[in-house]
Amino acid sequence: MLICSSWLYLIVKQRKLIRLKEKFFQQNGGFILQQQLSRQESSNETAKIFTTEELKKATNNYDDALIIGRGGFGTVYKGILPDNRIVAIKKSKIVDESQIEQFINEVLVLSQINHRNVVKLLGCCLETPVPLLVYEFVPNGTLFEYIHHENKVSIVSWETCLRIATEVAEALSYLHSAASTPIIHRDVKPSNILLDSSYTAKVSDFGASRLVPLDQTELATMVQGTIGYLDPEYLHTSQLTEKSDVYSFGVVLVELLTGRKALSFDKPEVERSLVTYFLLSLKENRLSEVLEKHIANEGNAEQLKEVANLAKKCLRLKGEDRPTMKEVATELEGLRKMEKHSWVNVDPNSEEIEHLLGETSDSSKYDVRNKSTNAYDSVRDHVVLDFDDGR
Ligand SMILES: Nc1ncnc2c1ncn2[C@@H]1O[C@H](COP(=O)(O)OP(=O)(O)OP(=O)(O)O)[C@@H](O)[C@H]1O
Repeated sequence: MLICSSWLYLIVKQRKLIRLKEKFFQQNGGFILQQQLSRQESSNETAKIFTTEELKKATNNYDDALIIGRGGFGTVYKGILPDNRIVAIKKSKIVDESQIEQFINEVLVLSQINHRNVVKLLGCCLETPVPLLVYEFVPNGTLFEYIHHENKVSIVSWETCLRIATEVAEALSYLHSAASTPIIHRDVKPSNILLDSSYTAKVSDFGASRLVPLDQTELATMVQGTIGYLDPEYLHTSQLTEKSDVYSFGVVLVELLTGRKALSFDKPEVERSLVTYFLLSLKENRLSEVLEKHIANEGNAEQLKEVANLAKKCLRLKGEDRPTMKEVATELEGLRKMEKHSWVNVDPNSEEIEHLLGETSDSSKYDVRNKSTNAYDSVRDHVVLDFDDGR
């Protein structure tokens, strides 16, 4: 009897889920997918509805050997389509309503985005209880793996880190203001930033993201995100604005600068929360002590100081005091240009130095005499921090 009733429960639940999925797609997804398909007819875009058979074949019946990632909600497989395109296929591990909503949300959000720094959704399969999502395959892992890789010194330079940060900022700025309906990502963190073969950033994982109606600046939602990256203001008020993404991006910047994780439970109490530790270090003019060593060695001291200052602005407690992602992207772009003039790498006798000195009224900022074999020491000795109290 007990077995019968639990079977009955499962069948009823399964039916309910299928109805929910149908309802969602009738209301939203069907329209969007129709739009995608008509777009496909008029251009070469590849949005498509896949059959279960096609995806089974592509993944060799979901062969464990083809698993490329596991997230909170499912498993991601590498697959090969009949036209030899390599794709990533996201499959949910358990089925419940919130997951279906998350998957469908991801389809709805991603199908409205076309940006070089946002992962492309190629299509989905609607025959299964939880839709399977098919993305472009991004081959170089996640930013998290690079920041926290033992041998990363030889893999990603500070220049690349700064480019990646700028690309992510541009993608978020696009989502907040340029996409037809503003989108808040809600889970910005290094493990959701994929890197392609040339280490170009692709923001991914839109399961938690929210479309914001154009006439609204904030949304009341159930708080969602990742601890360590979560905007404290959003946590207290449940009011979601695009400034929550700015806060999370600030944490990513600090992670890039310091090479430390957002939360480190193996560290002494004072260092456990990266944000708290970083802000305290800035307050005490100890930036050089928290900078990741190879970044301090490679980077231009003035530029590192500016990036740290920008991160601090992103981490301000009040969302309204934080810069917009557009402002962040513009500032990072400017700072990248500055890096080309790094005093660490230039010949002290070159014309470039004179040009640099001419660019600033305070020539001590570019103190070429202090060019050291160990630039880390130079950074430690010569960076005088001037951080605002805007937190
Ligand atoms: N398009 C892709 N190309 C290559 N690898 C990918 C792709 N999408 C996801 N992955 C891999 O799969 C992992 C899990 O993906 P994702 O974060 O989207 O899943 P999730 O279940 O939504 O995770 P989360 O727990 O962060 O919500 C990623 O960290 C990455 O390693």
